[in-house]
Amino acid sequence: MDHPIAYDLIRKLPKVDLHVHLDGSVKPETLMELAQQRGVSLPARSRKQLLPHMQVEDDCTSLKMYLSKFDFVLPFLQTGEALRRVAHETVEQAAAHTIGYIEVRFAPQLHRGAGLSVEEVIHHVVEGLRSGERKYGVVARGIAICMRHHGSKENIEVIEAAASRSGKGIVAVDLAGDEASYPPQFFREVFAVSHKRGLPVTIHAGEAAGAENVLEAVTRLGAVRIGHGVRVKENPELMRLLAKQRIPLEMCPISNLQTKAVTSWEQYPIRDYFERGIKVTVNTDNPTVSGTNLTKEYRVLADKFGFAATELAELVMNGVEAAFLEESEKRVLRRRFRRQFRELGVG
Ligand SMILES: O=c1[nH]cnc2c1ncn2[C@@H]1O[C@H](CO)[C@@H](O)[C@H]1O
Ligand SMILES: [Zn+2]
Repeated sequence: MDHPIAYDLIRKLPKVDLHVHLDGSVKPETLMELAQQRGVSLPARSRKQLLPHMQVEDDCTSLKMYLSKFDFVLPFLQTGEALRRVAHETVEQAAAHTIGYIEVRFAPQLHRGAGLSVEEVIHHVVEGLRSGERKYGVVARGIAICMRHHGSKENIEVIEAAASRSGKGIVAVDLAGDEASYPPQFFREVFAVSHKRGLPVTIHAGEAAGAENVLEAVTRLGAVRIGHGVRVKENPELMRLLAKQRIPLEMCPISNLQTKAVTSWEQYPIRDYFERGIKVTVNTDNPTVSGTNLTKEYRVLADKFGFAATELAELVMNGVEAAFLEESEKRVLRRRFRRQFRELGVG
């Protein structure tokens, strides 16, 4: 293995985060303020005491257990003001790790508890992303999520609303939630609508269930990217298909270990995928819930999988190519990143 790469170099390396959930990125300090504004008392008075409520512990045994953490923060993300703030702060946190481009995903139907419409939720999140973009110089876009436990009607409503904001802050739609209980074939009708409306699709698959879900997502739901895809390794033919069709995987190493998509780093297939030519990208999933940031994720790849600095830069560029951006916007990003790599002596 090369000599270890300095943490500081990884932090300074320009990066992209294509898979980060809005409600998994709430700062504990912000939650305390949002609770205070609403006159609700929280079970903790300090950041340190609050974190265990918002973050998974080492004892997390499944995706289902991981997802239960979202119940704690969602009641506080029901107003336009709160949504704008957490969207803005998600961009702020990205900037702290030299992320030049971010796609923030959120499920509009989970933010309607105080009467906001799907369109209003989308509007406020996009406004928050835009203000973060202006302040921190991070290009930021939104992805609207359909939830697996919601009905077709609610999910189609999300897709229609996202489609009418396409190119105006929203770039794609996703499917998230409890994968083991709701396989992708339940959602053919829903994603036919995004196909009809010309909206790109990424699907969480191969995280809490097998490779067949990834195959279904790609061949029947029209997914052009896959969230996680950890269990693609079960099917060599599928690995070849993804490499050949250049379908990027949005991998989130620390989250993937926590949700038990794999039980140890030895089983984590990222090196193997990379060697096979699959377009692997590296992302955070949920900075707060997973206690992570993108520097930490890339450091895992250097430390546990021997990725050299030039290989990390290649993973970053996979992310740029996989971005749901116009070709002209990608070109700008590509040039800027290459220049920054050179200035850092990488590549
Ligand atoms: O890794 C994941 N797999 C599946 N669903 C997830 C993951 N992380 C978050 N969410 C789900 O997406 C919702 C909207 O952001 C969250 O509330 C959570 O339920
Ligand atoms: Zn996710």
